[in-house]
Amino acid sequence: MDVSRETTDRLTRYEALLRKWNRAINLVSPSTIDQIATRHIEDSAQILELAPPTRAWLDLGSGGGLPGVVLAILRDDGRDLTLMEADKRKCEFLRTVRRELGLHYEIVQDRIENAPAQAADIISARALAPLPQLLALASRHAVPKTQYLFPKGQSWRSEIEAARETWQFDCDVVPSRTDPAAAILCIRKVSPAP
Ligand SMILES: C[S@@+](CC[C@H](N)C(=O)[O-])C[C@H]1O[C@@H](n2cnc3c(N)ncnc32)[C@H](O)[C@@H]1O
Repeated sequence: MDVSRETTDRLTRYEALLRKWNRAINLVSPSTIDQIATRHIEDSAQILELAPPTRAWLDLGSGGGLPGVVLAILRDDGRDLTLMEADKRKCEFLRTVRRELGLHYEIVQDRIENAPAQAADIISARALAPLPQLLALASRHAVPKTQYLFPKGQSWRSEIEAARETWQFDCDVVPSRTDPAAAILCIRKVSPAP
């Protein structure tokens, strides 16, 4: 990644915090802990360039901050970024990272189904739910112009197919740079299927 020294430093410190806290809380799968930089941080970073230059960004099911914290580090100011996560200990981690790295983001510690509607311009979610359920969860925080950015694994084709049974939407599929079988789904104009 071509980024400033300060950004590189923050990414390194974030990686160190992830490793430290992962001993106590399951933030990333232990089998991938040795590939945090590529498997998690680069994978999260690549969605930033797909985002339109709008302000209110909501990351659902942020867990250990993927992609939410990576976005906060890479965006100029990280403001108007909200991380929604139900798990209390993961939210404690997200608060610790925010404080220690001097980042700016809101944390909503609540279930997506219960949290106040966010009316977000962009909604991202990584490894949260299959696409049909994901659209159902996300839609209550959306407005008509919302752009959804969902990094997906190798099941992305069947997930789109399944989602079309209950939803209609426009979808651009962008190949992942970190995994040849994976893709980022850029979705717009979501409404229930007729
Ligand atoms: C598999 S983890 C993925 C975390 C992170 N996005 C990543 O890529 O590493 C899914 C996260 O979503 C959270 N989550 C699942 N269902 C949720 C819900 N209904 N509301 C809020 N958070 C939820 C879980 O607590 C967990 O941290």
